[in-house]
Amino acid sequence: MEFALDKQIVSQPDAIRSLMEHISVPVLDSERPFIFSGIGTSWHACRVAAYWLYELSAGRIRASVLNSHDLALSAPISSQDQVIVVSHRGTKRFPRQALTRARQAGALTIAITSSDAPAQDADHTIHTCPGELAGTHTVSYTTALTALAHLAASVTEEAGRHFLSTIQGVPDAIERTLEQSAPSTIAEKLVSREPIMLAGMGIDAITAAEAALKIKEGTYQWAEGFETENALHGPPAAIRPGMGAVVIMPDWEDGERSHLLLDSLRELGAEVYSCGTQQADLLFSAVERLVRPLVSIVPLQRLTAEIARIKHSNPDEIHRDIEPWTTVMGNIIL
Ligand SMILES: O=P(O)(O)OC[C@H]1O[C@](O)(CO)[C@@H](O)[C@@H]1O
Repeated sequence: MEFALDKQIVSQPDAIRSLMEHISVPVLDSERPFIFSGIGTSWHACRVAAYWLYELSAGRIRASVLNSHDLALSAPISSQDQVIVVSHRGTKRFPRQALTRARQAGALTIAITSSDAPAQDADHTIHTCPGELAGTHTVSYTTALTALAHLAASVTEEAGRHFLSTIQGVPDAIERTLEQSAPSTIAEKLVSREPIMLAGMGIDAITAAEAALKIKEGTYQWAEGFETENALHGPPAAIRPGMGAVVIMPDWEDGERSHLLLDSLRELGAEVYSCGTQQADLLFSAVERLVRPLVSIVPLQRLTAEIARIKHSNPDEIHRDIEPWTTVMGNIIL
């Protein structure tokens, strides 16, 4: 069975190319505070953006990342703030209320949303890609990251210019990653495993969290994203046979912590796979470290689709087509 999710995954290189051809971003002020806000996948994109700003400015720009519920209802906002709200659909109430509240506070507001979204209550709107066909979001994530990369580059001078030039190589890197065969054998092994731990070091921790959300939405199996070092402190107490795990391996020196986690998971009986740029079970194309979130997520998106195919779950509907989820999820006003 082919899912809309499959089409959206392979659409990513062209969607990013097309966005980069026409994108124009407002001029932001590196001296004023930044607040990034979103929910779920969009919140993960916000976390990446804050990470980029911190590193590209050598620690000078420290951005807040708030979920949209907090920003809509209670978090402090000042007229000095530059508030960037990411919401693919652009219809959810808290991202929308967050923009309105930020505008009322006199902050500069930027919405990052799909080209099919309704008008946003923001000073500037950046459109990423057409509305996703699948409930398990993929291309909206990587195009939102592309837009955020342009914003981050605009306030980080030489480091930002170099970063942006490396972002240009992302569509090709994703295409090379998609040339790998679909991870159906690993999917066979993980389909009956629960929970599934996803772990990544540094910026890859955000990819681990995003991949865990994909797996929950697309396969209905419980998955949890961890930062690798944190995965070593306490969680081994709960590792046991029956669990699955994927560890994203860094290309940089990590004091052997990722291998230690892999080995510990194996010794405690979990079904473990590595994801990385070389000698890994799930491969993605090597890119500079800060660019990895746009590429390292791709084999994990595909893993979700392959598990779903074996399991006959529906990543396009994220369980909303079957009771009691239809009713219960329908009652959750987003
Ligand atoms: O970007 P949006 O449209 O605000 O949605 C964010 C999140 O909401 C969900 O669609 C769940 O409703 C997640 O899949 C997604 O990550």
